Amino acid sequence: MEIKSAEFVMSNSDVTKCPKDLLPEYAFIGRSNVGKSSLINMITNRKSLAKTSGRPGKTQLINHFLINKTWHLVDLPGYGYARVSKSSKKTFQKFITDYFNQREQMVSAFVLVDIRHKPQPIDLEFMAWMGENDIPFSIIFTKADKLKPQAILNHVADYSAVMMETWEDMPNYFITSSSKEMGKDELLNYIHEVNENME
Ligand SMILES: Nc1nc2c(ncn2[C@@H]2O[C@H](COP(=O)(O)OP(=O)(O)OP(=O)(O)O)[C@@H](O)[C@H]2O)c(=O)[nH]1
Ligand SMILES: [Mg+2]
Repeated sequence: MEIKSAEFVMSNSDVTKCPKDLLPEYAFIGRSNVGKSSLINMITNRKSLAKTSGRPGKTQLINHFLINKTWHLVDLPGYGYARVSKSSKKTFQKFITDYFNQREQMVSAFVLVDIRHKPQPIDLEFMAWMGENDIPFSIIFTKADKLKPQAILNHVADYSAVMMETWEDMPNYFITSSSKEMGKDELLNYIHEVNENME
């Protein structure tokens, strides 16, 4: 799928104030600093559509981007970041879970995990929560440029083995690098297929 246009629509912390139209949307979620905003910029060919930072906690709101005038990408704040105060951390978590529970337009989520790390409890817990709530998601392994090809395969195999302890199947997954533009076509083709199947 070719990206012909990508525009920022709005930011907010309240799912009821998200765009009212019924365009299908795809949400990026994962720990702070995992590379959600960078991945959105990579797949849309825009350097700074979504704001990125080396410091965790950059994205703090639900951000909607309109793609090709026909679907939305949603950039979400990271979870599991301890530096924000306890009370604001809770607020993030509530509006994230409210977003996934209430947003009818959300057709598929992407849970991002850093390919270098072993499965982290917070990610496994978040995916379990998505499963319990029947929210469809794929896994996106990020920062694959940091590993050699064989190490990529090993890390994904290890991750799958841990997932299979609690899941019947390994969820659909993508291997990506925003700095190397890896995984872009696979991700865009997947979104394209889901969009087509909804019509
Ligand atoms: N090497 C490498 N670095 C990356 C990649 N993607 C993101 N980064 C870096 O990781 C850091 C965090 O990236 P962001 O895209 O802001 O991460 P985020 O998940 O949106 O973070 P929050 O908004 O804070 O939750 C930045 O320093 C990026 O340059 C990648 O594919 N490869
Ligand atoms: Mg971000």
